[in-house]
Amino acid sequence: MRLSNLVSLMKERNFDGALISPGTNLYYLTGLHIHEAGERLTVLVVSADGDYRLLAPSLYENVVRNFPVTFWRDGENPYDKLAWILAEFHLSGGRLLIEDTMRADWLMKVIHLGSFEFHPLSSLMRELRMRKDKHEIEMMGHAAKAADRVFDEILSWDLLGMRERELALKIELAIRELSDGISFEPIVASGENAANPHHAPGDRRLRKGDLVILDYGAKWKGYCSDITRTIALGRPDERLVEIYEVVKEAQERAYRAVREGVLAREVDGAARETIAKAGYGEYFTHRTGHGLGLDVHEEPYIGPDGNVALENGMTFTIEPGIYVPGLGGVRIEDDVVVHDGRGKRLTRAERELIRL
Ligand SMILES: CSCC[C@H](N)C(=O)N1CCC[C@H]1C(=O)O
Repeated sequence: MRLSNLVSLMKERNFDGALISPGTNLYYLTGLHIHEAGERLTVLVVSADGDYRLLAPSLYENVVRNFPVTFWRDGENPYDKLAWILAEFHLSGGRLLIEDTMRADWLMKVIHLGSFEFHPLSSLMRELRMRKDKHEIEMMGHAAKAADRVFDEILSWDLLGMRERELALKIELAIRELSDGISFEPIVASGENAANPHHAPGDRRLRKGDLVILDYGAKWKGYCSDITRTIALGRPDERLVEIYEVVKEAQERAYRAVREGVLAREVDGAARETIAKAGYGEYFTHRTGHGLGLDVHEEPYIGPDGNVALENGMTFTIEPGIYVPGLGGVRIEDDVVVHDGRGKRLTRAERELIRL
């Protein structure tokens, strides 16, 4: 069904074929779990006539079943086999969609298999994947619940004196116990490190007076959650408490701005305006959110340039933040789905400032 939707869209937009290497698009279209093909050429060939065939290393002989496939063995030249499939599908030239993340060494060889005009596959896949169906939203709900439960667990741990990297590892283990795995490496940013939105957890020990940003996510059947909470240890600086309230208000206003038909940039604007009015505009250094699904970052992006009109079934994060160099930072993030014309939170962990 999903493959035939792609084929219909390809025909509508005058594309002749598509070459899809392993990743979330391949999984979305086929349900096949081929995550890490490494250096071995693996590619799904789709023609606008509706033909499709996977070319895969023989390592996958016991994995790929009931799907048209050509296997190649180590020692063979997989590009010869790819050329045969392209010839069989009458794809010697024309407009070809290419997986955006295809390895450059593969692409450099594919270029010589015909006289193609290449286009990014994402230009079509974004339209197919942006609106989630009921099943996908259910999976995302499970992933979000796992993230909420991990937050409750974190609150029961003795955090004082723990290193950021130890806490990140504990969070990862807790996620793995409750789900299919992590959707990205957890961020634990304490004290002044919290001024870096993508801080890599290090050796700093958590101490009294810290605000600590915890940003992590779980996966369920391929679908991601992504949550951020900022907690206080002891009595933080009053400026940080004020910043916390501003971010909480910005997150709530952006959430309330979510409506069917509203542009993504209007949701971003609601958060940005709240933060700017409080005098912290220059310290909100990133977009308000991003689409969430099989990828942790996907369309629709909720930023100042977000021109996607929101529709029921779209899922994304709302995660404004304020980051003051030398002082610290705050970020609060929830996963949201547009449901019955308005926003509905999938993550529901406590948003009031928790002081441990
Ligand atoms: C995939 S790592 C970052 C996860 C995080 N929740 C996130 O998406 N962001 C943190 C700062 C802004 C935002 C981003 O757009 O990267």
